[in-house]
Amino acid sequence: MTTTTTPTPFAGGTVLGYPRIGRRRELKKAVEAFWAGTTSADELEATAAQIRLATLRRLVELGLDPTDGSVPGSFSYYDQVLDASALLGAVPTRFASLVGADDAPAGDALSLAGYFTVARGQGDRAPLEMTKWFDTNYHYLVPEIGPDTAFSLASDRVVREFVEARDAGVVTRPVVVGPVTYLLLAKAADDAPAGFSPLSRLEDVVPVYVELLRRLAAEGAPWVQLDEPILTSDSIDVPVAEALAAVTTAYGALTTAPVGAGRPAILVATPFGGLATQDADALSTLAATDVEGVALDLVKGSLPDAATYPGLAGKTVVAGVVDGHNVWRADLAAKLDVLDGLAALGAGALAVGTSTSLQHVPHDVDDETYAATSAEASGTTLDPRLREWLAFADQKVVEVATLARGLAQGRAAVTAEVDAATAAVTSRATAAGVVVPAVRERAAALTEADFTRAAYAERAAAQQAALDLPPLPTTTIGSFPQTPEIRRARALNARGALADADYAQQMQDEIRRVVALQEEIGLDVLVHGEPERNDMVQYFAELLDGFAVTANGWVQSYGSRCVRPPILWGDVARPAPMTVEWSAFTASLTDKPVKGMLTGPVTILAWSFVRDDQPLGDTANQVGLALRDELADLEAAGIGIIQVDEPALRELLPLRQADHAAYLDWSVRSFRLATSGVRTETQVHTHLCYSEFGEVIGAIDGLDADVTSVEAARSRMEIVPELRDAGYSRGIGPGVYDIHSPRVPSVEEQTELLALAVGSIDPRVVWANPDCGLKTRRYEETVPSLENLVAATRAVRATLA
Ligand SMILES: Nc1nc2c(c(=O)[nH]1)N[C@@H](CNc1ccc(C(=O)N[C@@H](CCC(=O)N[C@@H](CCC(=O)N[C@@H](CCC(=O)O)C(=O)O)C(=O)O)C(=O)O)cc1)CN2
Ligand code: MET
Ligand SMILES: [Zn+2]
Repeated sequence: MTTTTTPTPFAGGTVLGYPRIGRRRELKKAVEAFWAGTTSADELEATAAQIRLATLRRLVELGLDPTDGSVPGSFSYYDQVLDASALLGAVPTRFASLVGADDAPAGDALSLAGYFTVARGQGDRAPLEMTKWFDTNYHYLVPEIGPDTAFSLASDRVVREFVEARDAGVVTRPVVVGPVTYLLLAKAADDAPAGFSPLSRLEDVVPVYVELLRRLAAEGAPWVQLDEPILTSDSIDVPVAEALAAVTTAYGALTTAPVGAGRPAILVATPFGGLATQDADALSTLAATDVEGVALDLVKGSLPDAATYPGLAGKTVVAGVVDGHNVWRADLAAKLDVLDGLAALGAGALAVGTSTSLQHVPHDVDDETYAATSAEASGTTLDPRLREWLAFADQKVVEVATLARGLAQGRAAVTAEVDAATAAVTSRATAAGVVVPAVRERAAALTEADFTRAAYAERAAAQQAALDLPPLPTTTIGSFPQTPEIRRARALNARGALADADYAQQMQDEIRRVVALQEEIGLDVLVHGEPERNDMVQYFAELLDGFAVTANGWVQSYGSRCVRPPILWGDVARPAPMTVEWSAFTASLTDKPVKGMLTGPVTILAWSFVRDDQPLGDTANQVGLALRDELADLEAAGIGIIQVDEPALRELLPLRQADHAAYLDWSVRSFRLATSGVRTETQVHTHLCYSEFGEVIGAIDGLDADVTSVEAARSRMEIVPELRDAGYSRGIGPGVYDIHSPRVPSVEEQTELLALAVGSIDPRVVWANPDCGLKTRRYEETVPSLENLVAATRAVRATLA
């Protein structure tokens, strides 16, 4: 046993990670400037170092101990899973020429430019696939591991950043994705034999971690944090027992060296859920290893009643009681109760922490502006009550430090803070707008008929008669490129430097261009291009009652891309139509059918910070009712096709299979509530992306949309036969153009994909469209890609005739 040498564990509290994009998105801007070629790698490194140092200073100022590894070292230029791939040298063979670059920093096999190329692709070299990180709106880059992937310590960035912080006076706790999670999130490399499991490479990966730990210890790191969130999920590629066996093997090897000279103490963090279920108990497995600490998510997860874990004697348990994934101020009294209850665990030491990294919340509520009274709140000038109700990353650090003081010195030491938190929680529970009787009454009066449309056959006939579309109709998913001009106009308008009428005029001009372009290209169903939307969720949140939106509450979504998740704090209602004028204007410009464009209730919830005082399903139905009214108004304005996007349907799928059925029930119902009020001849579309859909195929069918467009290009249409086999028989638009990469897919490529789709399901139900919206693309890529899509469609149509 090595536990006798455990260092003093985080007595002042700790957090599992901190936002790294910068308080004003400094990292995003620096990275994008580097990509654009306007700054050098050295300049980017210097900006990043400044951001890291500012973070260290801030965390210490907020109360974390600078001497004992309480401050996490959780920086990343792009993604922490990509960082692990760089660390392990696990770069796919198509990028082999980037390895060992002359311009790579000492200690790295990849240059910064090379690292970004793996993330973003180049020419015909596709980037790593991107997918959702557990149940968050953060996306990571999927490692590709094969039998021959050569692992070595290919980057010592983690060590360099530890030294940099140490030299600045802060002893950090480096944070690295753990080996079991890394391999279980990986996919088999393209050239791997069928049935190959990346987890089979565990024994080759672990020695690299051993070497990293040795290097960190040599620099004096007291702790390292290895993130193993996969232990909270049972939706994984191998039986849970196999994952747990891998934990035993990996952490057995990682704890062989003595703490101190051989390695830092190891904290295994398990965010996003509980570890104990009926059939498996990952906490028992972890407790049986020789790691020195375990960080538990006590917000999403709970512990089995009065369970004791003898293996935890001598270990530190970091009790993740402060929510790292939502923005409500903590009820400190209730959190202290949870901490009291943890005595039964039998841990050697108890420390206070966050449930997850704080990378999922914005920096600071004090970066927002507040109106003097609730009535004066508008736009991003927030209702002053929110200042009291909310806690962003910096407030959460203070909550952690306060709870740690209460734990160490007794509740009396933090009475004032606890009382203030209790007052805030009480004020929120009873505040005007949190419960709106009219909203409640409408939801209570719903009947099954409100969730049901006419039979599909009847709808399909009525829609074909009304729309008269050709076979394999072509369309796009909604957004066209968000140009710098559009964003500048919106920024000026928000600052009051561009009048509302001039802004609207500029957006209308953009819509005119987008319509003309689509007609020129020859698309069948047109869109307005969404120029007026800053974001597909924030736009609606700004127009609905019950939501607040921030000015600076940025959260990284992937790479340099950020979002400002709205805050859903009260009952939701729609004071006025939200999209009708834009869609009606668009329809007036063309004889082609125009598709109205809305975001669905599940996605609006998934990409907002939602109230935690009622079941999500109830909140979803309130949003569903608001959207139902919008669909009715669009229909009344002559819009015959309406798309209701649900890209986040898969994202909120619970990590534990036992919870799937209940989730799929309320999520599907809220969509149906939104879409079932329209006439038989109105065609309802939906769109899903960024996911493996396997586990939600039944739900896709359950949505009962007339047409579903799905991301499919990278997976080469594999979802089409899956849907067919699941009995899905309505319209399907599998993406034939991967919009995540700047590559222009050729006519041949898109023809081949479309032919694949047509070959595996009734051609009469197939649509041709890109994988997702075009907002992150530039016109230089968009125009030829869509031209090729139309040409490909014509070629495949000819084979059908
Ligand atoms: N919420 C959400 N989640 C999602 C998606 C999504 O579309 N929305 N898509 C998936 C992938 N995630 C994505 C997340 C963000 C972006 C994205 O493009 N984000 C933009 C910001 C979008 C935005 O809020 N735009 C605002 C603000 C733009 C801005 O930065 N303005 C400048 C000023 C510009 C100027 O003066 O020139 C500034 O504020 O500094 C607007 O258009 O109004 C970015 O990071 O660049 C894309 C995909 C999954 N999750
Ligand atoms: C992330 S799904 C995006 C759908 C949206 N209608 C768009 O085209 O941008
Ligand atoms: Zn999409």
